Amino acid sequence: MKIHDISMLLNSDVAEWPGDTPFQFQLNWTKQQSGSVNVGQITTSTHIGTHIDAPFHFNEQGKKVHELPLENYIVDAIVIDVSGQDVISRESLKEVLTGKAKAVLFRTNAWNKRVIFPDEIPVFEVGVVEWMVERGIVLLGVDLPSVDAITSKDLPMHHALGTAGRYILEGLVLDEIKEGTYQLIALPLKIEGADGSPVRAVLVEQVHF
Ligand SMILES: N[C@@H](CC(=O)c1ccccc1NC=O)C(=O)O
Ligand SMILES: [Zn+2]
Ligand SMILES: [Zn+2]
Repeated sequence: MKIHDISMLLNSDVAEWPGDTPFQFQLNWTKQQSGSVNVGQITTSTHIGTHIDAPFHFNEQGKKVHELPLENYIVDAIVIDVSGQDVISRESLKEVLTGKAKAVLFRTNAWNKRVIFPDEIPVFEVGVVEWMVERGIVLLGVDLPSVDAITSKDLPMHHALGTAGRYILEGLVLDEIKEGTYQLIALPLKIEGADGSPVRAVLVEQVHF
């Protein structure tokens, strides 16, 4: 079994959404001070690094993190390379065979300097959500800080996905990942009432005998 770690490294260099709470980890008690143990503390936005959005992020009535069905986060996944495309449309995906994949991860390769928040990222046409629904795909993952344009306030992709009962995974690291099928595991923390959660995302490469 080969495990690909597709999670961003969390430290104080990771780029937060402009104006949002940065990630910070520090030791509050050191072993020397306490005579016994090191004890850390983290401060962070819920939308930091590799993370999921709960529907409550963009919809008052939407599910919160502790209510999310975990079946969506341990799934067969397909990685599709869309690097070089500024717009990812339903039309551009019509020939792709997704088989039994329940998650689709788009490798745009458009956010490589992860310590700098991007001004502009590739965008998805909302028709991609219909494409997912037709194929029974429940989760959309991206190697970008958002599934909508950075400057978007109305968040058409977030809402189209939410309305269709689909789930969102952002901030993946797919630099080294080849197109193909894998098992995705990306479980949110059980944070009561939350709008999002960092995840440790991995792709398990299926070994065939
Ligand atoms: N919707 C974005 C996050 C987002 O919009 C955001 C995150 C933190 C602080 C402010 C944000 N949006 C403000 O308009 C996301 O894709 O998760
Ligand atoms: Zn988010
Ligand atoms: Zn989002």
